[in-house]
Amino acid sequence: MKNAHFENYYKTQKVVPDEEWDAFMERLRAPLPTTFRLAGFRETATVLNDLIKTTYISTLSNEVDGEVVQPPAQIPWYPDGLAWQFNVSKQVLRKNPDFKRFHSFLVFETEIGNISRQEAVSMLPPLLLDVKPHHLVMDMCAAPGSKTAQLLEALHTPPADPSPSNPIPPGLLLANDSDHKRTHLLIHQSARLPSPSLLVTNLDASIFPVIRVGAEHMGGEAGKGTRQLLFDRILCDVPCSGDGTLRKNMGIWLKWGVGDGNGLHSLQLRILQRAMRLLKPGGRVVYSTCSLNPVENEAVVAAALRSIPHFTLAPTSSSLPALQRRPGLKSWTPAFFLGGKRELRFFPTYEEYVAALSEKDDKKYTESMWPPTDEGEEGWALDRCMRIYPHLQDTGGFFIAVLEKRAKDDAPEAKKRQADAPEDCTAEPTTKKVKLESAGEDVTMGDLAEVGDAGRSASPSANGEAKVAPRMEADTDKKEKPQGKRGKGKEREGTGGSFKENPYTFLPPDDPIVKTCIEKLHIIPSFPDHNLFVRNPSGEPARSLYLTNDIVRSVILNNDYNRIRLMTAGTKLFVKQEAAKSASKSADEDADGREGEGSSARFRILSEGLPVVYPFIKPETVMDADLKTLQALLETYHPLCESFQEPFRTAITEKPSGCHVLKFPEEKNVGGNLTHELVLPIWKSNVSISLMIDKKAKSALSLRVFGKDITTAGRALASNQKAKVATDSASTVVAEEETEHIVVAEDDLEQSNDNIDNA
Ligand SMILES: C[S@@+](CC[C@H](N)C(=O)[O-])C[C@H]1O[C@@H](n2cnc3c(N)ncnc32)[C@H](O)[C@@H]1O
Repeated sequence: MKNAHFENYYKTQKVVPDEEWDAFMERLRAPLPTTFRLAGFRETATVLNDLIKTTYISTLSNEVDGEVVQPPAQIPWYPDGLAWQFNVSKQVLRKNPDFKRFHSFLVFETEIGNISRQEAVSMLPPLLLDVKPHHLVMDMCAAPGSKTAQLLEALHTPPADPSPSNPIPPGLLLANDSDHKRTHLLIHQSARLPSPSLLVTNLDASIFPVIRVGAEHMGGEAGKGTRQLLFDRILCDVPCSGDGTLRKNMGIWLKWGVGDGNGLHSLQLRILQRAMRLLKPGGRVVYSTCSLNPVENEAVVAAALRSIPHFTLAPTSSSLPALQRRPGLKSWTPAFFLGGKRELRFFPTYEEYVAALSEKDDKKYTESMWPPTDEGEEGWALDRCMRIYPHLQDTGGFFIAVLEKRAKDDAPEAKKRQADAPEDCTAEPTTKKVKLESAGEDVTMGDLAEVGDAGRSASPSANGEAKVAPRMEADTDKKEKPQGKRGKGKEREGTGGSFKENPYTFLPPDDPIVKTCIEKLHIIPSFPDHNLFVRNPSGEPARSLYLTNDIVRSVILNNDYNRIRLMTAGTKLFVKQEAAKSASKSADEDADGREGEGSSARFRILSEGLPVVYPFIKPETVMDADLKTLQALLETYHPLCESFQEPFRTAITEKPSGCHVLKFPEEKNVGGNLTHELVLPIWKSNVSISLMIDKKAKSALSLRVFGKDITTAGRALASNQKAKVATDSASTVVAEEETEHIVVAEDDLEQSNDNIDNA
């Protein structure tokens, strides 16, 4: 864990005071503690957090086999104590039954998305973005999506806690990443919180195209054409050299070179500049990296502020008071290897760098990498940025800047600059690189132009709403070629992989399938059925129905989904339940195939979508159930209706076959403890019912409520293990392996979470 260039470079930059250098380096060499946060809808997060405190932490001791162990602790700066840190060795997890139990709880809940293992510092940018349910939000470099998940949670959390989560917030979150494969990770990750407000695109953020929405979504009048979608909040968690993650990604010690950060500066700046142009007046951009390098951090922020008017750096010193941080650097010295020499050369000024270039050297670096030479505007002071160092609070290294765009009539000092630079926020970026110097800035902001359809090829109707009946398809007749490199077989610049997604087709509310769903699933009239869509070229509700909110619908209807490389939108809500036999298979791992009944195809509520649709289900049709019923549903795949106790037995027997929703109140009984109200979907066939949640969710629920895995799969696993122990004379070795299984499961998780944490 040594790298002479790294030490030389950062010592010269004076990232930390000399007297802290040794502590800084020492901590960089220490392993990173495990950190996680409670994810998903606020209600579930709070319940699980209480469970961690009352059921688990209270049982964990401070000493295991003579080893002092620090029990998990809440991260002091994370709101509502919903994030935790712990530093326990694998030996302790193996040896101590209480830690083992806590560990398997974490593993199960992580698998089903209620817990997100995420680096502590990576949780910061979404907090500083301060997202509200009505905000139009963009996550420019979003994959694999740990911050996207936090932004979604914020979008669904009403400002006045403890009001219930908003299942269909009016705002929007557009999560984008240029890496095609990684957008799939992003989709998987964000599906854990079903959101009708989500869009995922696969575009190069530095040339992110103009997206249009109905004028009413941008402060105009409904029916008055479309306007450019501008955002209230934008997260730029840009690609970076990642040397702040040294504690986790030890390979960086070997590979670190100054070229990594230098080479990324220009892309980082172009991404931030594009974000600034896509922001509404009064809006906020958070720029973040997991790098310690000022060339990737302060230099990018300074150059962006100089190139685009109306922005200031928001002071961050008073936010999250329990967070230990340092101010941004005001001076630094870029360094390079010139002429292939292995000696790192520092250049205090751009001019000195240019003078040192030989004829053979490319002048590939821009002046924007050096600290600004003038004072700049008030409000550009780089010490308003935030630097996090490992030795301050036992975390990774991180950098954050919060840029705010002045509200329209709040920018007297920027008036002259504004006059100098006529603005057109509707301008499409070109695929050419945007010039980095302020004089070269070509796109600025201004009034939101109201644009009728005449000049817009991507608007299906005069009022911004599709007029297609009976099925409304988003603008497929007016496909534009994707921007960037054009031509047959060529992929879009900056995006990997081809784009072969299915179209988005809205269903009219009088569609027979929609009408049947609404009726059979007992949904009230205020449900926004006009926002249901399917994803196939014919527009048939063949398998799944998805739900958006109004603004996401407007994006889909007013833009060619191919041009904006729209990978997914909204959330899947209803799925077709084919014949009972295959249906039960899809819901669980049914092997007995007992049911040939109820064969007609119908739709059911997807369990993941239930939080969204539940507020729209007629309350009188929701069935009351108790812990005994839950126990039976977890223990058996298809318990017979007659096997239940009264009054549930009669109630379920009288119900027609199909999808029903059960409500379980708080209860302590039959060896279980349900600490919060729970709603779950079931499918009733003629004589039996099945719980329509997947195997992992069943096991996690079982562990949470009954303290052990009572599901069929869980019992099978336990009995296999028992048999193994019985036949193995070296039973201690087996026990070790069993624990290994959990540890291995966590290693897998760590692997996928490492992908998820950062790049
Ligand atoms: C630091 S990671 C983002 C991590 C993510 N925000 C999270 O919290 O999970 C940077 C991401 O930027 C993406 N990326 C790289 N160049 C890009 C570009 N030009 N436009 C958009 N995304 C880009 C990478 O694919 C990578 O997923």
